[in-house]
Amino acid sequence: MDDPITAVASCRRTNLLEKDPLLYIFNEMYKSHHFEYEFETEDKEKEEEDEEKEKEEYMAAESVVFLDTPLASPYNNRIRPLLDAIDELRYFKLMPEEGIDINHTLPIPTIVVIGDRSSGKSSVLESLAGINLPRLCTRVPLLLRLQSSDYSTPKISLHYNGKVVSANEKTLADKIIVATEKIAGKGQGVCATPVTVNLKKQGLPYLTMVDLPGIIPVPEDVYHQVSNIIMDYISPKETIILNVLSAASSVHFSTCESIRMSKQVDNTGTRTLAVVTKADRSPEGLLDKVRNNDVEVGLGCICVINRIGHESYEQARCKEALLFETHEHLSQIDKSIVGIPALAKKLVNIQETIMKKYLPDIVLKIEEKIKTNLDDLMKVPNPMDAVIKASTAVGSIVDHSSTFRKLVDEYSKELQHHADRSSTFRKLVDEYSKELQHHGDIGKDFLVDEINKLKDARTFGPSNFLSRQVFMSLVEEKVKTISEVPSKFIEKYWNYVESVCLSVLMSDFRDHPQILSSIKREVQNLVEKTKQHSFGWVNNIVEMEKHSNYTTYPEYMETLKKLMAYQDEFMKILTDDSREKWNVQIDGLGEIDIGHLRGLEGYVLEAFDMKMRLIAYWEIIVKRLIDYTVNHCLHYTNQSITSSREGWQRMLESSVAKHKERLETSMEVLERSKNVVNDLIEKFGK
Ligand SMILES: Nc1nc2c(ncn2[C@@H]2O[C@H](COP(=O)(O)OP(=O)(O)OP(=O)(O)O)[C@@H](O)[C@H]2O)c(=O)[nH]1
Repeated sequence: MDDPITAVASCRRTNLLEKDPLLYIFNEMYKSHHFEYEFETEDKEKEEEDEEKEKEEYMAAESVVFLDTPLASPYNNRIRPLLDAIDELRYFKLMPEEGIDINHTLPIPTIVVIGDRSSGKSSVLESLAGINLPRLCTRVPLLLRLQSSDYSTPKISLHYNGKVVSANEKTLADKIIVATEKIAGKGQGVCATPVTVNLKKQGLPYLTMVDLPGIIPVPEDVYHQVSNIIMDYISPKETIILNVLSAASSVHFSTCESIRMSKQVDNTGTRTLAVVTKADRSPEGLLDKVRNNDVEVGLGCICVINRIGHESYEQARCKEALLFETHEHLSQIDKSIVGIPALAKKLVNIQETIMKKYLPDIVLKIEEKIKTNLDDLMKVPNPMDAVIKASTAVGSIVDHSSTFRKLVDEYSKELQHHADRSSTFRKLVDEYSKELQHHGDIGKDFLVDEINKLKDARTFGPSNFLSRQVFMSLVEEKVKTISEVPSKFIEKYWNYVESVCLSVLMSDFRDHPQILSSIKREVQNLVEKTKQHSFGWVNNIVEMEKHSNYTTYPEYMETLKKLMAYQDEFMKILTDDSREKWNVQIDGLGEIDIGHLRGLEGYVLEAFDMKMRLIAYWEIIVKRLIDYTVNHCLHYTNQSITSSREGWQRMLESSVAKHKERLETSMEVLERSKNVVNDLIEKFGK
């Protein structure tokens, strides 16, 4: 009869293996005298030959890894539906966007393998993942990231020191050795820099398994380095700790260093599982150790026999099954705690328990989100009401201003008494008016500019014509000094209108940030457009004032007459040699020092006349600028309210509609997600 491998192969053919594999193998082995464990044979030569042949077949095989890995089957039955559901939730675009982050809400555990040096850690991982790992001692953390993908051929890559190296099943072990040497050197030194191996293949479980350097008591620095690495990896709460203990070791399980370490981070042992390896090497006494729970870790312990030498994974599993079934000592151990498949099942159960613990929390979060969405929906204001409110608020600026306009007519003194000084608009206009008037002050050297200009002009031509020119140039100079003032008022005014609109609209849509941002944008665009138009307009007005000197305002002549009435008094004081101080008091201009004009009498009379005309005319300019600018602003405010009202309404309606649609879709998604999670709870909660 064939050896166990051939037996398995032949059962596969006949489908008997599926029915009762152990019994079948057992019978076949019994018949063929291959019963003794370790497959001892008298014909050593034949054994060596067979081994060599197996090795060749093994190396020639297309795919020596990723057979149906022990973890894959229980994983696919239990965890895969959970992950599929999570994918579905991701597809619904639930999570971060909805304020529920599935990656944080549902952690996917990592399996970390720790234990003494050569206890069989890499072998356990190898057995679980069905992947060749180097048989040399592990000196850097090895992170195996298993991932399911659509590709039937595995994709393997190594990542370390910022490098990515691709590999295949046959070269992987060698490439891990090269990577380890590059990181930790060629000696026996260890290093915390990890090598990550990404493995993608159809049907693989989504899992990260970490192989860590083994613990050795000496040298002390290596012991400390390894301890630190182990503590770093086993501390996170989502980690499942596989504490690997060799049955062949003389050390008592409970005094093992790795047990002490895992107890430090997982006192109750809720995430620690002991794996006793090399059961084949020390079968005697193992039952007692396991039964007495020498290990005392919360999740108990599983005894395994790993692949050794050039055995294939299938061979190793058959051998393991056979020994635990038939060996006089090993067969005494409870079947639920022996073998790699039992370990895989247990790990999947642990993972499932951890993941399931979070499911009710997800449902709760989803329900909360549905409730806030519903509240939001109820609270979305009517766009029409909002627009009316905003228009009315802006309109009230216009209403306030009509009183002001009357007051402007009665001029600034009256303004002080009648204006409603609390209104922001009134304050703006008041400031504007004051600034313009301030530029009308007579300044320090009374009449000096006028005299200089007249002197210059005399040199060139007939006096009549030139005095008009001088007046025009004085007007232009004066207007230049205020050319920025109207633009500043315009800027402030439209900013004020913008803030009024926004504050009204914002208060209505405060709880709806998505709508708020589009409202803000729309209002800002509209105001900016109007503002630019206003700037153009007001600059034209300033230009016009610079180059014209015409007015029909009767106030001009009245003011001029009043001022000219001081001319005689002014001359009398100026020509009075007996004085020590030469000051003249003029109504509206205050007390003016004119001592500096003595000796310039030839130009003074004409300069006085020019100055008084300029002062009278400046009042008209100020009045006109205020009237123009304020009227312009009011007119444009009215116009923009009327013309933009419909636009605003449309904009708001579409924003509100979009917002409502978003909320409704999100609720639908949330309801569906909740059902998915509830289904899972119902299915797996049992
Ligand atoms: N007979 C037998 N040998 C085993 C078993 N498990 C592991 N071995 C052997 O023990 C030796 C060490 O195994 P590894 O898996 O490399 O041990 P490790 O704990 O990863 O070693 P370090 O990384 O050096 O700490 C290898 O020769 C394995 O073939 C087992 O269950 N039975």
